[in-house]
Amino acid sequence: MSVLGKTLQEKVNLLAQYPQTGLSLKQLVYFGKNPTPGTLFRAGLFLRDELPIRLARRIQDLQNLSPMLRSMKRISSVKAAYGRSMEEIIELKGVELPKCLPKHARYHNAPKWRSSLMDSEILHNPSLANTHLDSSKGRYFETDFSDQDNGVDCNWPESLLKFNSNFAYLLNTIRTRHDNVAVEIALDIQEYRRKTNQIDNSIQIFLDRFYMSRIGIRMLLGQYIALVSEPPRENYVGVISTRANIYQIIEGAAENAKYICRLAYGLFEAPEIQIICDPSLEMMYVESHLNHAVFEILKNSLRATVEFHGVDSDFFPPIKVIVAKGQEDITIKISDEGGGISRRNIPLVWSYMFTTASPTLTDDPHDIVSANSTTPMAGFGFGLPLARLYTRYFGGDLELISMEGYGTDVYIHLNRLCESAEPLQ
Ligand SMILES: Nc1ncnc2c1ncn2[C@@H]1O[C@H](COP(=O)(O)OP(=O)(O)OP(=O)(O)O)[C@@H](O)[C@H]1O
Repeated sequence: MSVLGKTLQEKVNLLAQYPQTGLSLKQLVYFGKNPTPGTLFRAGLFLRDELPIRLARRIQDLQNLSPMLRSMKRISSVKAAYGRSMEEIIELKGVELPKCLPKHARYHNAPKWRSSLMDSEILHNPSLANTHLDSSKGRYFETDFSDQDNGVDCNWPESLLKFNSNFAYLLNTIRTRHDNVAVEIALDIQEYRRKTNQIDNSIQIFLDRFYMSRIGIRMLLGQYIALVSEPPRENYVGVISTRANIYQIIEGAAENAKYICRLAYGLFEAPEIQIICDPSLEMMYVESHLNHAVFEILKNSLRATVEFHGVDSDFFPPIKVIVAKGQEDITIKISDEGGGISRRNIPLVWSYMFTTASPTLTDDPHDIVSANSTTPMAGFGFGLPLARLYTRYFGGDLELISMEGYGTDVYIHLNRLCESAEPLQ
């Protein structure tokens, strides 16, 4: 029996058939630059249409897991939480845009699934919805939202302002509800592996898709909540920094990674991390995403360096971080002399759950930090695959090249053009 109940399950089946609309960093920034209440309202309408589709797809993914996995306790509760959030968003009523706006700015191309939900025939037989599917991607997120209200002297009605704040409140509740989802899924997958001694490729694919989608959902929630509820900050559009300083982000991540390394090995000094980067280099980015990726990789490099040369060593070769700015990419190369990885293990480093961390370095899973922050989980073998998702989310990538017996080079590519849409599946 589904944990969702029949009606909600029917809604999931219907919504999961609709295409998701991926946004680019550029679109998110452009639209959020000088948001009027009307702009935020239209963004709210977009999210009210888009988020249920994304949640429904993830619910279906959870339901398509093997019988043993999908009936596990935490996975079932994640499914129920996604269902509840989907339903709450669907049920939120919209309001009319005020007449003071020009006609084109009042236009909202409501998704077909809304009318389909009213149509009980389609609800009970979602295959009929195919005739309603939008044929194009990028349905109705117009990048010129912010221009639509230009020069409009509008008295924004109370109902519209209320919609914005109510929706931000609801999204905040949903974000909090889903804080521990990444950890919950990881714990059940870990338990599954303990019981069955296997993690096949379909689970790796599921985790990649699930976590990538989660990064996207949380990005959209965070951006809307910040724009509606938080005071504007200089050089930020919502949670996106328009002038993210690459040197400072690396420096911050390096300090944190060294701190953890000192604690883990009881060292007075962690290996040195040299940063070769133009201190004025800036780009548009979400700082926490980059911080997460750099921290994870530095943590690995520090561990490899200390373990390869021995905790009691008098000298650790420094880890070098070199940053280059190209036409399309900013690339960060992190090189260590920590003994590298065997060729046999190279493909495994991208697998969730692959770790050579000794149990003493592995935190008790129940102590894992809240997934609300982007601080990674320790000793789960999630570090590299998750860091790669964060870099790919905005069109970048992560590569690793190793020389066994010497060391490892990791390349983080950040896309300066910021035009790639979220890679959603
Ligand atoms: N720079 C490196 N040098 C040597 N081995 C590495 C390096 N980076 C990663 N590895 C190997 O890849 C494995 C997986 O790394 P990953 O970051 O995904 O997980 P982890 O560090 O073991 O655990 P977690 O990141 O979840 O705390 C590591 O356990 C280690 O064996």
